[in-house]
Formats: sequence, structure tokens, C-alpha cells
Amino acid sequence: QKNRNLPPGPWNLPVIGYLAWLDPKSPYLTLTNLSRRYGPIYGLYLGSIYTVVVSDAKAVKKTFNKDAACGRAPLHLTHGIMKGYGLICAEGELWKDQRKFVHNTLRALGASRVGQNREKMQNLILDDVQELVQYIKALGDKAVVDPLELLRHNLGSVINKVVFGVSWPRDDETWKWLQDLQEEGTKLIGIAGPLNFLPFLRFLPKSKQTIRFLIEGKQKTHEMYKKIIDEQRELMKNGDEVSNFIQAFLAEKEKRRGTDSYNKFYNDEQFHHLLADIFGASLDTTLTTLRWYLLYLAAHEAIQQKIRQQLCDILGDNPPTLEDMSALSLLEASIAEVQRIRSVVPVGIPHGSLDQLEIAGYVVPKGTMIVPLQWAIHMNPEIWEEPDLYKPERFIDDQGKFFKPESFIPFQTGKRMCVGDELARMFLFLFGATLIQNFYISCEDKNNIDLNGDCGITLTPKPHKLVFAKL
Ligand code: HEM
Repeated sequence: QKNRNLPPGPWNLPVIGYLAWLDPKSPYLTLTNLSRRYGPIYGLYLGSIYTVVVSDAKAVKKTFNKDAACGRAPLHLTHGIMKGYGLICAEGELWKDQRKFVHNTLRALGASRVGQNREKMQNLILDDVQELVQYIKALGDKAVVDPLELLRHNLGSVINKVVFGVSWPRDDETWKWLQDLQEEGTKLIGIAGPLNFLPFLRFLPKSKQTIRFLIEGKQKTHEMYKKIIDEQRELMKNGDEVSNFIQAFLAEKEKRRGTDSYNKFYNDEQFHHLLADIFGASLDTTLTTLRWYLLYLAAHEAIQQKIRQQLCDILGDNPPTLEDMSALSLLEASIAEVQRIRSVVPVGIPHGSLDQLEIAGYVVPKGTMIVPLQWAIHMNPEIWEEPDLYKPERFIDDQGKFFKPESFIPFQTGKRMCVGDELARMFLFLFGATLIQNFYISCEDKNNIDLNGDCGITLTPKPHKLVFAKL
């Protein structure tokens, strides 16, 4: 290692590397412990894949700003199953083109800090927020519910409108099927982790079954997309302004007619993978963050009351709007603090090196998986005093304003940072503020509040119920 100037790291077994010692339920904890021992940049083998783990926010930023670090890790999931299509798994020219297209489309649809469609997007979200509030109120003065299904329907409903231009009722069969598939798929991707690193596991019957489920699920959703795309194509004939992702893609494809990119980047295969990526990347992450947020509010009733007081002082009885965001510093801070204390992607979304590159003086070879270890960064006691405590005031400056410390990277940083961060901020703010304004939220069993998560592709709260008491 010294001769090749690789980062330090633990001893690895042949073939399986460090996988034998990785806690399968909480791999982020094993990796965090190693970072305390070997430092903020260390290397190890996960199966056959050489991996560099970075647990320093500055180093993540510097690294992920380099073109050579903008690839995806050489995993079976990204390269074998998704075949490099879509956005999350794409690389090179395809990634650059589609990233720009997705970024511009989100802005044009109103998911941006400024612009005329911001209010349109806000109203689209608020419609579903209000529907959720009415639904919970109809369940009784003190509704005891698992927030998972409620939030998934209404968050998903906004996302369906933005991505597909479709709005399904709560009990629609296609919508239920899509949600179940998404949940099962996410679970299996988590379980299929070792498949990514140990190619020979793919030949075991159990693994074959998992891979078949993922591939069949993908094919079935793509079939469904085809029908929705045809409907949207018809609607576009009215000549109205583009109002969702499908229409934006069709319009962009038309613009590219006669150029190389028409077939290369705007083909059906890419289209379907891209739709699945936007849907999956936005629903899972915002849903999980909101679930954690409500659970933490229920477990910290005094903090919840302080946030409600600020809402009342600033808004009175008016519903929240995005204009109010900067004045509601405690609300913003309490959301950020939950994103810190329960990173929804605790090991981060890994990158892959497209070329040899330098990270903090070490030389990292081409084809390395680079892990931005969010958990270690967000729970580092040298940066965050008493990191295990929920303290929204960490994100409030001397003037009482919300601020983001450099070591806070739930959306990661650099050239490949989450493209939907603004949309996520809108979702979390509008759903969070409205629910606190309308309900007193508490835990069903106050003596048994479990704030530990289950780790698949995301870190999710364990199944739980909350009490929503009407205010
Ligand atoms: C709280 C909510 C969210 C969190 C915590 C989150 C987090 C992340 C992270 C950590 C990445 C990896 C960035 C990297 O590779 O460096 C990512 C990528 C991505 N996110 Fe999000 N995200 C959220 C919401 C959304 C939403 C609402 C959208 C909707 C458009 C979205 C779309 C994407 C896409 C398409 C990528 C892939 C970008 C690329 O590979 O270039 N995300 N997200």
C-alpha cells in the first residue's frame, strides 16, 4: 500500500475482502468505526471492488468536484441490471446530457428558488398536503396511525403529477401495485448488496430469484410507462405549456430530431429508466425523511411545541407558504437536524472513479468505488457536540437565522449532488409545517420509542404508530 500511495486501511481476505466483518444490518456503523481507526480517508476491498471511504465533508466536496470522480461505482446493480441507463446509474456523455435536461426541467416546472413557476409547484404540493390533513382529521380527534402509508400516498401523488402528469386516488389498483413494487424493490436492492461485490453469488438460486424480481419489476413498470407516455403525447396535441416530466422529455426529443443525441440519449430505454429514477429517487428519500421527522417531533414534544409557537407567531392562522421559509428558522433547523441525526442514505450514494485521481494526497486508481460516508460525517463528535442528541439549534446562527454548516451533506456535494434538493426542501417544509400547525403529534407508546432504524438502501424508521390529535 505504501509503495502505491493508497490510503491506509484494514487487512482484507482474498476474494471477499472486508465483507466478512461488515455488519450486514448496519454496514454504516462498521465503516464509521473503521474511519475512527484509520482516519477520514481509508481503503478496503468489498468483495472484488476496491473502495475508498471518505468521512470528511471537505474532502468529499473537493473529490466530487473532480470530473474523474463523477462516475458510478462498478456494481452489478448500476452496470448489470440498470445497464447504465437513467440518471442515477448513467456515466459520461449520457449522464452530462440527461443531468442538464433533468436540472432544467425541474427548474422549469417550478422546483427552484426563484422563477414564475415556483408558486405553481407550491400549490401543487399544498393541494396534497391539505388532502392529507383532511384525511387524518376524518379519522377522528385523536387518530392513531402508521404515517408510512398516509405520507406515501400524498407525497407520491405530488410526484406522480410532476413526473407522469397522473393523479391516482388512494385505493387505485395500479397505484397500489406501483407502491408495493417500489417497496419490495427497495428492500431487495438492500438484500442484494453482496451480489454487487461477489459476482459468483449471482449463480445461487436465491440470488437468481432476487435478480429476476428486480428485472421483471423493471419490465412491468416500463410497460405501464408506455401507456402513460401515449396518453401524455395525445394531451400535448392541445399545445398547452409542458406540465410534467414525460411531456418535457417528449418535447426535448423532438428538438433533438436529426441530431446524434436523438437516438443516443432520447430513446425509449433511456426514457423509461429516467422516469423510474426520478420517481424512485424522489419518493423514497423524502418519505423516509418525513417519517423520521414526525417520529423525532413525537419523541421531543417540547421542541415540537416551540416550532408550533414560531409558526403561530409568524403565520397566525394562515397556511405556510414558501415565502415564509426563511422566517421559520426553527422549522427549517428541526428538519435539517433530523437529516443529520438520521442520514437517510447513511453510507451515501457511492461514486466511481473514471480515471486515476488524487484524494487528500493519496493516489486512487481508476475503477475505485468512492463512498462518502454520511453517517460518520453527520455523527462525528469532533464536529457536532453530543451528536446523538436532537438539537435543532445547531443550525441557527447568532442572529436567529437558519444556516447550514459545511459538514452537513444529506444531498452530498459537488458536480453530481442531488438534482432534486430544492424540490425536497419544498416537500419537507410544506408537509412538515402544515402537519405541525394542524396536529399535536405524539408516540402511541411513550415508554417505548425506538429511534434506531432498519438499513436497506435507505435507513428507515422501524414500523410505528403516531397519534395525531386535532388542534
Ligand atoms: C430528502 C430528500 C432527498 C435526499 C436526502 C436525496 C439525496 C440524494 C443523494 C445523496 C444523491 C447522490 C448524489 C451523488 O451521487 O453525489 C442523490 C441523487 C439524486 N437525487 Fe436526490 N435526494 C432527495 C430528494 C430527491 C428528489 C425530490 C428528487 C427528484 C427529482 C431527487 C432526484 C435525484 C436524482 C435524479 C439523483 C441522481 C443524480 C445524478 O446521478 O446525477 N432526489 N439524491
